[in-house]
Amino acid sequence: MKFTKMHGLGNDFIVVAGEQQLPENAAQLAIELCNRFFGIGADGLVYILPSEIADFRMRIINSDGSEAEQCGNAIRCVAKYVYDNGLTNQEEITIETLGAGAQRVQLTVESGKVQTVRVDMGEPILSGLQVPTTVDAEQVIEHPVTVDGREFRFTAVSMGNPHAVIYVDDAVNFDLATWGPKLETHPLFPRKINVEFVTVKSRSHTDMRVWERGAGPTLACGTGACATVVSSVLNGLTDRTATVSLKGGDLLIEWNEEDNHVYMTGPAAEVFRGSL
Ligand SMILES: N[C@H](CCC[C@H](N)C(=O)O)C(=O)O
Repeated sequence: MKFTKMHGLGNDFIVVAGEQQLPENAAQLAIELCNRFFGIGADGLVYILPSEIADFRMRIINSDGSEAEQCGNAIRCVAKYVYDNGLTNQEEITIETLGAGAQRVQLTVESGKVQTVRVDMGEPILSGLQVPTTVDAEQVIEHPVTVDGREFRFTAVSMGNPHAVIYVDDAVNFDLATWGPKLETHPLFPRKINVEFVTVKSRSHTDMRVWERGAGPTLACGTGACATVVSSVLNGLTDRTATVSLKGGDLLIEWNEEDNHVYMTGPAAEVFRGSL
């Protein structure tokens, strides 16, 4: 099995191309290969597959074996992979995901390699039951959730995958390990949830640290950055275009007023190639 190790701002993936469909044992493979001691080590296992509605299809399996509907950092890696490896020569392509259908992707190429990628991440889903949460409301904004006696308030946003955005005083030093897993698996979230802890720095800049569903504390989360800006606009805290600073680096997010789509711009990198 040949693979390419890639990352988007340190959110890292094992990328496998050439399969016609997801292998039966993809979940077990993800658990074994993402293990940072006994395997290759990564936040997720990503397959590039044929698509009937787009140029390519991406499926992403978290390191715990669960399949995610969408992954912002991985879709930028897939875009880089297909261009750098000559599977396309177009600088604007479409990639199909479970959670957002065929997504438009624009590549910025320098000396024949993709450096940055701008992805149309589609429209945010705000209805409580569709995120999903158990809250039956058009929008779930600053909704209380209590874990171990501590109350948090979250804003729920789906980008195809579910997110709970929580504002804290100091996201950079927030105790992710203690509170992340308790919120990820709270009964309010029927399919568990990605949790973003956010500190707003200005109307065009936030800090964010993420505890990811099925992967734990990652260095960056593309869909989480999108959810962060959507939530911050809904809460009147930032403008529609903002930079989200993650542990692994910055993403530029725009929630376009005309088409209601969220656009994410950021880097993608190849680290090494290998075979198993
Ligand atoms: N753990 C996420 C999938 C990966 C999302 C994240 N890595 C991104 O860049 O969007 C989930 O289960 O929804």
